[in-house]
Amino acid sequence: MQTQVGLVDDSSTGYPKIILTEPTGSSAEVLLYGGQVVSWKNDRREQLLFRSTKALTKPPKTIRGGIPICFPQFGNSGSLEVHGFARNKLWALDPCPSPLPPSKSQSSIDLILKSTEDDMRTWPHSFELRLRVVLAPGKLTLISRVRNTGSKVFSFTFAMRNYLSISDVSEIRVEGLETLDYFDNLMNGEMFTEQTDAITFDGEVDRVYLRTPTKIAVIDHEKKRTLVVRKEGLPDAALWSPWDKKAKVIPEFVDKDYKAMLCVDSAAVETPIVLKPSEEWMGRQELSFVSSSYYSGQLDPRKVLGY
Ligand SMILES: O=P(O)(O)OC[C@H]1O[C@@H](O)[C@H](O)[C@@H](O)[C@@H]1O
Repeated sequence: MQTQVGLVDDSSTGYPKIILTEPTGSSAEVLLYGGQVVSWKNDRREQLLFRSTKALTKPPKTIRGGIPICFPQFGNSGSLEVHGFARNKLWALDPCPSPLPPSKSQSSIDLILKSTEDDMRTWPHSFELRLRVVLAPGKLTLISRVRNTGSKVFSFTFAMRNYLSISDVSEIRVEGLETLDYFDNLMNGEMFTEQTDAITFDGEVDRVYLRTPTKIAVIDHEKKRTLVVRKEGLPDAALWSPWDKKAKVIPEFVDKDYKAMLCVDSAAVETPIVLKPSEEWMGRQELSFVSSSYYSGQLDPRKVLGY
């Protein structure tokens, strides 16, 4: 199979999307609406990202699933709409991703979102937000950059919200966040310290873990795979599971959808990023998975995380 990049219309939104395919057969779909990766499949055609089964959402609202980009605000931490406006905008292909060299790989694309007069009414700052998506065997890399193109300093918070596709949230273990401090959004943002060795789920979770290690493992025994999030320039990590009660009031979640997803986000929330005029910030994450058999012991997170 040849590596290919295609521009087609997404049937549920009508907005163009780019399909990246890789010679091994893995693929990714990136919607220009929201600059959002909406699908990532491995070479066995297994979907690694959750996407709501009820395609209720139409622009100007983000799709429930994939990897929305939260900018210039994560969550409810400021006066803007929840998770900022970038995920609800039409992005464009970026012909000039400088200073990153133009991508040589066909399994890669560059997108850009520039501030408009409309955005300036709610957030009065001039910016360019860029996203490079790179597909490789067993790996999906997202590099995001924000440039201050105005004449005043600005600050922002940011996240790549990863809706991971999992077997059942109550069977999942998240490793790499133990002993860390976190803000709990279900307790009015109060700070706690993680006491458990591995995080497991038996109810709604909405937290931001602070200053985490660069690698986090999401261990799914039933699917026999471990998803690893590696990040740079994004010191925090958010965990979100709406569980059944909250999922009932979110129209895009149907039936037991909430069980099949867990958000493990690469984020910069605790300390907002400050950019002077002409400065650029870069944050990067790499998602990869290790297929494994429980009995072979390959799910041992210490092996995956390289402790
Ligand atoms: O429905 P949204 O806007 O995608 O957000 C989902 C949830 O994301 C969490 O991070 C927020 O703390 C919640 O307040 C919010 O409900």
